[in-house]
Amino acid sequence: MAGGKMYSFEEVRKHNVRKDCWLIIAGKVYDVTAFMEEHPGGDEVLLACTGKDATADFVDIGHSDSAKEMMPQYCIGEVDAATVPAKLTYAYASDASPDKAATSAAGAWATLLRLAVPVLLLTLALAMQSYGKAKAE
Ligand code: HEM
Repeated sequence: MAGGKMYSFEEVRKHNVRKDCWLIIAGKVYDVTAFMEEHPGGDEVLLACTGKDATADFVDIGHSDSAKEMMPQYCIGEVDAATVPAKLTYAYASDASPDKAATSAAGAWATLLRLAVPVLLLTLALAMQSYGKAKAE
């Protein structure tokens, strides 16, 4: 919703009840009050996502394209990023990087091992084969 209204985090978080429920997803503000009863995931999860940046929760579910297409109709504006407390913000990069770096280092070793084991076994088999041949001659 280009040029939509700008809301502060404080304002958005006040709308945290079933009859008045706003969500923050990817910097946009959604008034999902009318959607509460229709949401296939239920109204409880939506309520639990108020008062914070719900981007991670929304993304983690793996919502379908048709779910994403429904979103614009509930969008009422944007949240002023400067007013969202840092620990409640979904930071793609900073959230992922430390763990990711560790896992990819471990992943590299695992790949190496997975490659090394069959190569070693093959070498062993070939060595045994040529040893057997040498013995027979
Ligand atoms: C404007 C916001 C949202 C819309 C339009 C929306 C829409 C939908 C739709 C259409 C589905 C059916 C499955 C699909 O098509 O992906 C769904 C499922 C679901 N949604 Fe949402 N959703 C929204 C926000 C959220 C949030 C913030 C959460 C928080 C965790 C959530 C949790 C779930 C869950 C748990 C399911 C059920 C998944 C399943 O049974 O496999 N949704 N949603």
